[in-house]
Amino acid sequence: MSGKSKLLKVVLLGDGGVGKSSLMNRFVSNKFDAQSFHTIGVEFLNKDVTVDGESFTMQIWDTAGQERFKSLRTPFYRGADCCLLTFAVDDLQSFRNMSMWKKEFLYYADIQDGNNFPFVVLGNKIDVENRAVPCESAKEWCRQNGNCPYFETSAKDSTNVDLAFKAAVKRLKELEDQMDEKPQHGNTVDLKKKNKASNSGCCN
Ligand SMILES: Nc1nc2c(ncn2[C@@H]2O[C@H](COP(=O)(O)OP(=O)(O)OP(=O)(O)O)[C@@H](O)[C@H]2O)c(=O)[nH]1
Repeated sequence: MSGKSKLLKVVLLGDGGVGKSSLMNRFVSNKFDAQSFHTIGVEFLNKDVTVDGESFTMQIWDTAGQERFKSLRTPFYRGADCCLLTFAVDDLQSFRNMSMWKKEFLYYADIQDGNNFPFVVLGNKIDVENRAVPCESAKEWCRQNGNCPYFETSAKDSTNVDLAFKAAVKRLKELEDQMDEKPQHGNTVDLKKKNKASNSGCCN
């Protein structure tokens, strides 16, 4: 890829053990480790992608989800272009903590308008049998949180991983376009467009 690609900082957030490192490694290196260790602090990897004919380098920041590492991860939220909020579909508490993750991110990234920031939600470990979070509950959370796209993923068997990461870039572009079209003195975004964006990543 040429040196003309745009660098995007993408932050992966969610409870410890939901599969953030596994998703990043699946996306960047197409690998999965069943014995993945907890992350300490923050790690990042780059991946070049093409979305709608445009080149981007996604710099993916994988943060430690365990509470004891909070002070190590929060300094890295600033300057993020998009955020992947992750829970595991077999872990109800990880889903309930999503609002806390969003709030923590917005506070430390110093972002005022959370509904116009490109969040994408990932319900990971869709390959497991003991599902605890219904798809509809996740979709409802997304509707109430700026209509962000929702993907059900499996880092283990690759389901929707590529799609979900690239959706973050698409979401960023959509929100940027909406901001460009915003009238100087008037309402905010075009609601028809906003709703269209929200339907791009749902499970069936
Ligand atoms: N079945 C299944 N297991 C997964 C999946 N993704 C991750 N795991 C497993 O879940 C465990 C935790 O995965 P990690 O990727 O380390 O989780 P994390 O969110 O990065 O955890 P922290 O670093 O503590 O924040 C590991 O044993 C992984 O192998 C998945 O899609 N399906």
